[in-house]
Amino acid sequence: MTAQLIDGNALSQQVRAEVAKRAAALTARGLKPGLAVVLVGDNPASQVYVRNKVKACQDAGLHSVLEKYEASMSEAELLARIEALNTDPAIHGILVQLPLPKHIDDHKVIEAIAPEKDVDGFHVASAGALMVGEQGFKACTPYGCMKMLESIGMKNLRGKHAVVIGRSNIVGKPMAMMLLQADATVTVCHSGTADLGAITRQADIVVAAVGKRNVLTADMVKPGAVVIDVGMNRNEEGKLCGDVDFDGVKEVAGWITPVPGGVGPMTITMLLVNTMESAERQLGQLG
Ligand SMILES: Nc1nc(=O)c2c([nH]1)NC[C@@H]1CN(c3ccc(C(=O)N[C@@H](CCC(=O)O)C(=O)O)cc3)C=[N+]21
Repeated sequence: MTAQLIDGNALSQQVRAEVAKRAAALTARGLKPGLAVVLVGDNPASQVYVRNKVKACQDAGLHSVLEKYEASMSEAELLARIEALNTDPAIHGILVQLPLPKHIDDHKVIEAIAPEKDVDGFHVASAGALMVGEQGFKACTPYGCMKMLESIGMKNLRGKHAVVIGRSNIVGKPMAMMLLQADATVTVCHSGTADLGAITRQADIVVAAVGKRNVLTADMVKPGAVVIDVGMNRNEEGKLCGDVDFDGVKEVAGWITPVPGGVGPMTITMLLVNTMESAERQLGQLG
């Protein structure tokens, strides 16, 4: 193995310790940061994720509320709950766990969240703010990837070529924007890209965010490149694995993130950071 590991669990611990300090300072000033997590239906994977998020909040000294509803909940009922959370002074962040049951329109629900509480960074106002460099909330997964780059001394990416594989609204597109904001030269590849390997071989940084195993193999990586794996897939044995052929790529790359223990824990960490930030902004407004 030539690549060094970017350890998402270790970095998360560091960042969460900072969040805990800031949360304690805010709490001492009478404002405990609060996150509401809304879960509709009984998707077993969602149950686990949501529990992890609530636990991470508690560990960092944030207030958290878990609202669980039956899969049969109507869209109107859900919208009414969001409206109530929008005006609840104890809540600074609202996360509606996706996917939602089919009879509920995801987009409509996300747009109902007050942008100043959109700690997932999914609202069009958050996406727009990122695009034009205004204050908003950054989507947690790409934000966590940026933190991982920063942790290995790659904060300013001037002169670097970053290649993002995937163009989803929640990872690929905001990832490209954040890399651009850090001064990287950015290429976005996707299912319509002709010769993916020819492009990724030019990259100093590759972010794989497709949701398919072995999208990136050793022959597609420039020696010494940084490889960030956003994928969350299961192999034949049901084991969690990413989009990157880890065993092959680790022999070529300079740095690599594992799955599990990479981007996943950082996603939750940045949710805490955003919730903190939201509470701090509110205090700033109160003076
Ligand atoms: N509104 C919304 N916001 C989300 O951020 C959101 C969502 N909906 N729906 C589902 C996905 C998925 N997601 C994960 C976060 C952390 C891990 C994570 O920490 N994974 C661990 C391992 C978990 C395991 O072992 O299963 C790891 O990679 O080490 C995984 C998945 C957030 N999501």
